[in-house]
Amino acid sequence: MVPTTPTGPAPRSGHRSPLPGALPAPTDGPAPTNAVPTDGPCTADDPRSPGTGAPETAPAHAVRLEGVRVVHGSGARAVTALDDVSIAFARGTFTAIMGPSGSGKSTLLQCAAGLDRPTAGRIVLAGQDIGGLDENARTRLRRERVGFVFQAFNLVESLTAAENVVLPSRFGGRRVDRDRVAEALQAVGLADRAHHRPSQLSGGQQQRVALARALVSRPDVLFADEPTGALDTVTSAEVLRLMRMLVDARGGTTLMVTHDPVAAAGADVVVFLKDGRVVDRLDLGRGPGDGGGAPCRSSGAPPPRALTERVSVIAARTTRLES
Ligand SMILES: Nc1ncnc2c1ncn2[C@@H]1O[C@H](COP(=O)(O)OP(=O)(O)OP(=O)(O)O)[C@@H](O)[C@H]1O
Repeated sequence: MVPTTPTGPAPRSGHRSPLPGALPAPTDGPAPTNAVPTDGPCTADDPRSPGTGAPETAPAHAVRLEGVRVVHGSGARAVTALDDVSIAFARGTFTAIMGPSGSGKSTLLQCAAGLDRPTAGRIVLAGQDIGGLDENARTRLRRERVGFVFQAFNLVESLTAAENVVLPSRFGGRRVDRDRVAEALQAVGLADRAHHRPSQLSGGQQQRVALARALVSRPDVLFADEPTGALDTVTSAEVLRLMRMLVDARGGTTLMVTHDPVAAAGADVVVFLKDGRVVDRLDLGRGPGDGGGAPCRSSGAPPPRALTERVSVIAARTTRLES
């Protein structure tokens, strides 16, 4: 499920730091701290998870789903894509969502982002219960608080990179801040490609334009659905490193659907879905600004720190789910 037009966020008040221009060297990911090994996935029933009682005025979680159910179609053709999913995503963390094909990953992302309405349940995004919002209010919330990156870059071929970056702002009827567009392109390493059209850019460069477009308005939450699915290994690593760095620099929150254990290894948390349910969760380390409860893990071992170790742990969980 990939939108064909970007739904970009609006400029926010200037309380966030600007997008950084310098690109640090790749690392093995965040160092875990305060890991408290426990068993089983975090759900709303889990006292460590905020299914109950988090104050809406200062939410510890950027996104929260409570008892979310999504059924596509009806009668004999009904498909349950999400089956009573309760999960929260702490502010300032990077979560990878994994699971077999058809397990409900994209549906979860679309609902969490307010692009789809669930059949039942409650979704709180950036402190707002989006179930109570009409379509205009939901669109405004998405434009102001949310950024999107998809496998398909969804760039407009006839526009330059800079014009693509400002497009969501134009859709929202907002004044375009050229300095911020230049800053966003610089942050993704494309300052010298601002006037190139998508056909003049490589796949990785096009996805970096899409990333600049998603982040130019400094959203609270970045939703990414297979953002590296169309890229080669080296280019994927670069895009993931940028995503991680740009979101971390602003204390933002990222939810990323991926099939790739290497891509997931850069996350703070990996959530595993199967048959529309959250069946496992792996805490790899805490992200900045995680004000939620203690991390929960589904094994008693300390979180793996080295990238290769993280990849093999994630790959093993994925294989187990698919068997
Ligand atoms: N519009 C729709 N109408 C009917 N069924 C749908 C629709 N969208 C999704 N589904 C079904 O819902 C289930 C979950 O789909 P979803 O796209 O969320 O899975 P996914 O885990 O993202 O899969 P993949 O990894 O293959 O992209 C699947 O069985 C899918 O066939």
